[in-house]
Amino acid sequence: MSRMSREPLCFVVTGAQPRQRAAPSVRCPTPRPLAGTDRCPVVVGVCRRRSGVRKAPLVPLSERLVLSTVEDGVVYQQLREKLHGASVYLVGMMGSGKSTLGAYLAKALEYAFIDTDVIIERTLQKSIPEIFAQDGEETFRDVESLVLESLQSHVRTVVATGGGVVLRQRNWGTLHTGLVVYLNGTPDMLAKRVQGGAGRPLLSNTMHAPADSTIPEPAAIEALSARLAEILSEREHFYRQADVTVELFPDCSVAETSRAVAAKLIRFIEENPSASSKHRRQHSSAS
Ligand SMILES: Nc1ncnc2c1ncn2[C@@H]1O[C@H](COP(=O)(O)OP(=O)(O)O)[C@@H](O)[C@H]1O
Ligand SMILES: O=C(O)C1=C[C@@H](OP(=O)(O)O)[C@@H](O)[C@H](O)C1
Repeated sequence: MSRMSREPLCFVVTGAQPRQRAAPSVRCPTPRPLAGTDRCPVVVGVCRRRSGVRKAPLVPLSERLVLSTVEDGVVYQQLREKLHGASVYLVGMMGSGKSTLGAYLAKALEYAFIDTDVIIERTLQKSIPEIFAQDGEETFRDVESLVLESLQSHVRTVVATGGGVVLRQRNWGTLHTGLVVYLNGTPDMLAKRVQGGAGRPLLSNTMHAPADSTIPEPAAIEALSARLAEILSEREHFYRQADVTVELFPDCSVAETSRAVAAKLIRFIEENPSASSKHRRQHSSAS
């Protein structure tokens, strides 16, 4: 990402109060049309001039966040500075994009990326369906908790967790050593993304199209959606313990969703200044 070559410009997330600091002597780039679609999060860029703050045109908002390729690098740089090394934990249902988005976000932030499911598979030398079938879900959850605990000492890491990590209160001890982001998608959207449920044992009893060509795809998606809705209803109140929630839209790209996550995190840290320093307190009290 060639963010260092970007023209400097100040940037705040919609809804956050502009920070009162001396306006830097930067030249605001010519406003460009904001990218994105009606459904995708849009972020508002704010150019500061010596004379004050000038909002980039447009921006229907409320929960809509900024989006503009010009600001992209600046958003991630700003978030990186605000995080002070704190890790970011992604939680959400199967198919919400934790692994895909996590890898993208980590790269943009120049953070390490860890997928707990991958560590579990490497540790036990088995695939997740094999672990569920041979050892049972409880064993999987035990190993998941241990893997998660081992990440407490990590800094500057984006962690993609498994969808069920929120179920054990003990796991929240680790999750809250960093910033927790809930990726919230509808069961219908998730159903289209989980590739028939393959590799996800909790969906394996649900009929799925790729394995059974006699089942029309809409019926398969409907069945998966119903199962995902059932699981979500048991978990939603746990997911809501996250620091921020990012709504997912089917027609938003990974890059757009990642930007929305970054923008929400910036706003959260601005509103909760101690949020990103909690991991430093933990580390200093441990040493
Ligand atoms: N923002 C997105 N836009 C489009 N497809 C996505 C997006 N995020 C994830 N996907 C797709 O959805 C599927 C599930 O994503 P994944 O990262 O495996 O979810 P999780 O790790 O939460 O189970 C993948 O095929 C991925 O390419
Ligand atoms: O929701 C769950 O309980 C699970 C989600 C999976 O991870 P993804 O959320 O990455 O699919 C995996 O950890 C396991 O199949 C259990």
